[in-house]
Amino acid sequence: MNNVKSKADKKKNSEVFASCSFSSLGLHPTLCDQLKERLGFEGPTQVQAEAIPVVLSGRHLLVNAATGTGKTVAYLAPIIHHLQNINPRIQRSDGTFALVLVPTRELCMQVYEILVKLLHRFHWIVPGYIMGGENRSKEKARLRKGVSILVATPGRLLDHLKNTSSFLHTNLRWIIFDEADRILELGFGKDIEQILNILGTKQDKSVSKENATLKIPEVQKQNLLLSATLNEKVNHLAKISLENPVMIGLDEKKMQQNVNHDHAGSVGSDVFGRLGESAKGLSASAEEYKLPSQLVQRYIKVPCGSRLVVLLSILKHLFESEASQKIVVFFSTCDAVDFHYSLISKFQRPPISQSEAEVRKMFLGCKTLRLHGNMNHEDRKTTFQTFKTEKSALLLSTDVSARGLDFPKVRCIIQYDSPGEATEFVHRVGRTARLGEKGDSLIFLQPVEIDYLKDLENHGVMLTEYPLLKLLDSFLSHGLKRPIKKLLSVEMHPWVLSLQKALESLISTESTLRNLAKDSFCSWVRAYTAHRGELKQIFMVKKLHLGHVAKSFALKEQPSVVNKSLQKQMKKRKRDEKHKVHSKKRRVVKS
Ligand SMILES: Nc1ncnc2c1ncn2[C@@H]1O[C@H](COP(=O)(O)OP(=O)(O)OP(=O)(O)O)[C@@H](O)[C@H]1O
Repeated sequence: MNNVKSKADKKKNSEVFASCSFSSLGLHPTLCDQLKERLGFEGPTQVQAEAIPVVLSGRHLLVNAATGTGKTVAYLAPIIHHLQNINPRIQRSDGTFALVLVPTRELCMQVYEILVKLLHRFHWIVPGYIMGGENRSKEKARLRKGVSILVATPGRLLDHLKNTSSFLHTNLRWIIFDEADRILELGFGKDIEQILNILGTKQDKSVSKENATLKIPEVQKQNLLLSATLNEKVNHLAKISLENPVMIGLDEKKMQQNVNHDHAGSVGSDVFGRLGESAKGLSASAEEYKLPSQLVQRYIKVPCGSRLVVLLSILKHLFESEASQKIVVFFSTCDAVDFHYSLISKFQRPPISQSEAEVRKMFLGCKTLRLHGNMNHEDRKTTFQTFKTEKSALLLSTDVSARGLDFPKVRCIIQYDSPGEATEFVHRVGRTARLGEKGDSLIFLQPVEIDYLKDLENHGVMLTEYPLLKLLDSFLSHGLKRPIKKLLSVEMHPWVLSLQKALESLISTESTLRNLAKDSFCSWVRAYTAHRGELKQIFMVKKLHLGHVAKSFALKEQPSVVNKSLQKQMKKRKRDEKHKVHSKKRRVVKS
């Protein structure tokens, strides 16, 4: 048995880790010590072993590697190596040398924290961060003093580039786009173009030559772009920011075909075009999405009206079978996170006997946290740090947690609301099974949504079914009578019926919760209508039974107020869309 285990461990290690050392890749010995002492890294991961020499060589780089494979250190370590090597030593007054662009505030903080650890013995290299929600004047003061490696979210960076005259970036050599595709999906495309223009990295290389304060005038600028998923949006960013890049993790054969095609074509071939074609091909193929091989992926088929009961039952089962563990549940809206958070924090197990009624217990006895974009900045920070350090906790979140966040030891990811795009599926499940660790993922699908599995299959993602009825049966020993007949449906299961009743009774007596349930119902339906492209054929709003949707928010029925406000929103949406079409037409006529 032990033998089998050690074989599996070895396999896991060879899939994730490289057989070389950090020093053999050319990193400075002090930096190698820091990697070991501060971060506990004995040797590089595969992606680090491939990427570090490329960054050290000065080439532009595009990395497509699975979630949780160590991409952050793959770019931070070689940049620190370069900076500590500059003689005379760089100073704060030299301004910013490297810029790391990330899509979310949480990722910004996470990268900054790793940076601080790695720079412990390089005190003359100053780390810093700027991001939405932080105090602008404090950030201005930090930029004025000088930050050597700056981690930033795009909007706030652009703000400082335009308005903070003391922000010195004439020595800028590196721009790193971490989670490049997400930066673009969040609508930062225009910001990024402006940022590249201001920094002079978009085609114009004369800016750096002109400046007399340059610390490293002879070296070229170097840009790096990384993500576990590439899509066509990244093509454009890659075209405008990368010059003859080395590619890691892209389909070799496809690349070769493109290279050959280019060579046959003309002298001075267009490397950007080649890159674009390659990424374009990949975005349609199964190889695009790299998932950790040890991740156990399942789906659970649940009728709409029983969704809430099943979610709570699964969570109860998971926490009871392993008290100390971390689970993340993804929802489609901030309202849904708030509602489920409040419900879970209030809901007590319905007493089964007289004696039990005296000792009331919380239904889920775990620490519950929430994270979404409408929370205030400080609360977001606290949740992020707490979930990182807790040994056992449940995090309810929107997609704000889906990208890049490295919460240690997350055992299971539950996608209660479908992510839509397969890309987001990959990133959500990527919060578990990191760096060869075990992990489970479970996605909720209604019977009418089951075709989503085909969409995932097209991207190489295969799921098996979770035995739901077996789970529900396991709760029957909690005092409920065994059914005499074989159960026909989930909805009629005694456990489901009794729990639904208890939930509805709680909601009917708690007006705050009821209001949250109504808001959450409305925004959930709105989010459902917002699925794009082909997914609209799978997540069809007209196939939804709104009464059943109401049940999934523990509302006994679909109250008229809900109807009215939803109808209002739908009407407004239609009006807005009409307005858009009209103004587009007008613009076309004018031009
Ligand atoms: N060489 C290493 N040895 C041991 N642990 C490592 C090593 N490199 C990274 N790690 C750890 O692996 C985990 C994942 O790293 P990281 O967050 O950089 O992954 P990623 O590839 O950027 O993931 P994502 O795509 O989700 O952003 C982190 O906990 C990190 O500390």
